Amino acid sequence: MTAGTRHGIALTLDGLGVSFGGFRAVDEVNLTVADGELRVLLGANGAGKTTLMDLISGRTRASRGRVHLHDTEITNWPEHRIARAGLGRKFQIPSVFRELTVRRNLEVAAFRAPSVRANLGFGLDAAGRRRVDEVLELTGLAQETETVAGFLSHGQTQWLELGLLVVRSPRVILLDEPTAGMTQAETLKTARIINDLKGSHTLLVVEHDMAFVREIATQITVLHLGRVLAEGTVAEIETNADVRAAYLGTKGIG
Ligand SMILES: Nc1ncnc2c1ncn2[C@@H]1O[C@H](COP(=O)(O)OP(=O)(O)OP(=O)(O)O)[C@@H](O)[C@H]1O
Repeated sequence: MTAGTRHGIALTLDGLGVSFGGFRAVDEVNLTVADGELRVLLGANGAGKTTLMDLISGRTRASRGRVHLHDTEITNWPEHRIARAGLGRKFQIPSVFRELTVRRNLEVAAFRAPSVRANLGFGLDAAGRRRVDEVLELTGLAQETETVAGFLSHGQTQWLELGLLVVRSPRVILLDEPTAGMTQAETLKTARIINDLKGSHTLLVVEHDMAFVREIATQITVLHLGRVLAEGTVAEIETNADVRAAYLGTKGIG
């Protein structure tokens, strides 16, 4: 794909792959995610989902293929440079400052200059403060602005973590199992937050919980043995014979 044909596409993977000692963990993956789209990555254990996210975010170097963030090729850039180019990734392990309040956490994340300046007490500009308020609403943490992050519940901590990403307005957000360890109520609330992000943000979400996937997904890409096995809507994927066959012998899809 040339730059001219990439209009409206936020993330493009062309023949992306990596081998570990001859084993192709990710093999010739082609994927395009449109601006404002939410794409779910599904696959059994070992299918290559985490490795694919690692290749996109620069944690692992690709052996083959290319990654574009909009028109910029970011293949094998260092992780921090990819992050600066607008790729945000949320891991399962939170990185919030546990001793700071919810609002302060978001202010520090929103402050684009080195955090030292924020720590010295320089404030955010009006646009930055508005963005923090928006993210507090979006993540349902508006009642917790003065709560010290270390006192938040597991679900609230995960929503704050998501807020820390969103407040920086990344062009593409990667989420790795955002509902891991959550109660059913927390999972539903996470679905609402993610649905609110759709349209204004581009998201690629790895998730196993099919009930959650049904709540959020419009398009699903299924990985199997490092390759794209199928792509389609939730209904198409749930009735796809190849997907059913690939999940045989595992606990099954859904
Ligand atoms: N650094 C590495 N060295 C060797 N093999 C690796 C490495 N990283 C991943 N693999 C292998 O690549 C395959 C894909 O792993 P990956 O973690 O990406 O799968 P996954 O779909 O994320 O699975 P899960 O749902 O269990 O997290 C697995 O067989 C794994 O053992």
